[in-house]
Amino acid sequence: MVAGGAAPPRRPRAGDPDAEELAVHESDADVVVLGAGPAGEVAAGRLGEAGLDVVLIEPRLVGGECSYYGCMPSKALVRPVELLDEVARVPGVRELLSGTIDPQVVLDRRDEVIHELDDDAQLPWLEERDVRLVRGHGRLAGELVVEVLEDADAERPAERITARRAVLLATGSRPAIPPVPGLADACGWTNREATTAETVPGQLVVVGGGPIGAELALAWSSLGAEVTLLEGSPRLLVKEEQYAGEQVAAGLRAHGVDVRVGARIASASRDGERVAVTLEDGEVIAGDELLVATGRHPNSDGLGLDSVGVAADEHGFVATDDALRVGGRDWLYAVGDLNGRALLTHQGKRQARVAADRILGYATAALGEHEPDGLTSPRVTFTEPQVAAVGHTLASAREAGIDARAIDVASDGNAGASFVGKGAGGTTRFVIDPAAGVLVGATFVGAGVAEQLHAATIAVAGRVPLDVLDQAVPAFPTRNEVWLRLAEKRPRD
Ligand SMILES: Cc1cc2nc3c(=O)[nH]c(=O)nc-3n(C[C@H](O)[C@H](O)[C@H](O)COP(=O)(O)OP(=O)(O)OC[C@H]3O[C@@H](n4cnc5c(N)ncnc54)[C@H](O)[C@@H]3O)c2cc1C
Ligand SMILES: NC(=O)c1ccc[n+]([C@@H]2O[C@H](COP(=O)([O-])OP(=O)(O)OC[C@H]3O[C@@H](n4cnc5c(N)ncnc54)[C@H](O)[C@@H]3O)[C@@H](O)[C@H]2O)c1
Repeated sequence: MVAGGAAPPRRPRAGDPDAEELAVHESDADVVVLGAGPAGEVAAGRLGEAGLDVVLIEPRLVGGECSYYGCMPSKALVRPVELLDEVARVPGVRELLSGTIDPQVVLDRRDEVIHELDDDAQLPWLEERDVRLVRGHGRLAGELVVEVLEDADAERPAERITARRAVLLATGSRPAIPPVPGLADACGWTNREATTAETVPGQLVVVGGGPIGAELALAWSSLGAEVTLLEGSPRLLVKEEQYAGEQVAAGLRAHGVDVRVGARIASASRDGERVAVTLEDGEVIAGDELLVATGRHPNSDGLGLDSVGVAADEHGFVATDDALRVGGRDWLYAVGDLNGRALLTHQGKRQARVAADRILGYATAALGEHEPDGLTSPRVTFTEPQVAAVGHTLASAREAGIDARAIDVASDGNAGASFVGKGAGGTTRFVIDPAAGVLVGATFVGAGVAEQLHAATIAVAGRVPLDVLDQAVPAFPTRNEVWLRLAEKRPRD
């Protein structure tokens, strides 16, 4: 790695009253980035590629939550069951199926995907961009000053870095455990353990029916665990269209998961090898392991925000403007999960590109006025069926004051879809703003619909007039023919 601008440490001399202070290694850089998850890595890489002298601080693994405990292992775990389902729907190959998924082979493949929790493979990418990696916990210590500590609890910093241009915060998030009596102690698995476990529990209790809970319930059930999924709200995936959560619940049940919605938990306990969750109605659900997947908490504590006069919001997120600046300061940026706009890798990376461009001097770089962001970001839940959505749901469009209309079609009701397997099911909803003549949202529920999302993202982000969308004819016989129903059913002047 290239040291890029680091000054040699000043050595304390005998009898020097400030000896301890002088032992701190002083250095400087153009930009200091805190956190080497996907957002921080992308920002550091872009800035380094542009010739800036960049320091990237990371206490754990370069690649962050996504590479080792999030997106990548969870997708490695659900891909076999997704493929198995598709093969089972297609005559001619389904006859080849015998036996069940081999959990050890799936777990071995997962280990390959997460590089056995070793980030060596990520380092050349940084080295090629002359980014200096410093292992440790970073915190602000005044304007443009960052201290690096061996760990968050260390008494004094090992290094103090002065940034000439900017500091970019990308410290991500960690699991949030709700204050339910006994839950924190009983919880053996958060996403960290649920994505890296080496054995399949006999009975797994999952609390939380958002994307993490739903995906991992499917994954572990497909590997042989008897899974109970407890969601406090009346449906799974509460941020999506109502029907999406219902269709995912039906899909999970078909895969053997005991899905309970409206299941509010009162307490939890662990007794040796067994866990128990008591619901508010008194029912006790017991298991061999307990996964808590009830949302995320931003890593904003211990970041030294007060040293520069800014504060996190009441949930701990570090708010930004559309240029990703914190508190209107031109030198301080927050990207990725930390700012709470959208807890999604691709959105964090987009923010990182915008913030990097700002730092590089592109004065107009900012998220776009109509850019899908926050709850309208493009998003996919990788269950069976999958839920791929962008922009508004019908409800959120109406809440936003749009006199929106929904056009619902069967996701498997076209020739292209029939080859993926008859009876794959699922509903696609297009949400249109008839007054503006544009698509403001789309939700695809069905087998393998993830790859269909980007066309909708382009239509929504580009506010492509519906008249023009009519001219974008999907090829026959592909599953994108679902777009023809929008052309056929939408109102015309
Ligand atoms: C099980 C699971 C599945 C997911 N699946 C998907 C998916 O399919 N698609 C998707 O888009 N998103 C998915 N996500 C969300 C995605 O993982 C996050 O949105 C993404 O990792 C956020 O990136 P980030 O760089 O902001 O933060 P993180 O990935 O959290 O990285 C932040 C980094 O900062 C470091 N750090 C923390 N404090 C400090 C400090 N003080 N100084 C220096 N460094 C620090 C951390 O060690 C960490 O490495 C999933 C998440 C989970 C948990
Ligand atoms: N495929 C993907 O893109 C993907 C996958 C996983 C995670 N993520 C990201 O990570 C974020 C966090 O995911 P998540 O699933 O942890 O959070 P979430 O906030 O989306 O869902 C958490 C769920 O837990 C429920 N819950 C909370 N407290 C409860 C309690 N005491 N009892 C029962 N249920 C309770 C909530 O009602 C909610 O439905 C997501 O919002 C998403 O942005 C994305």
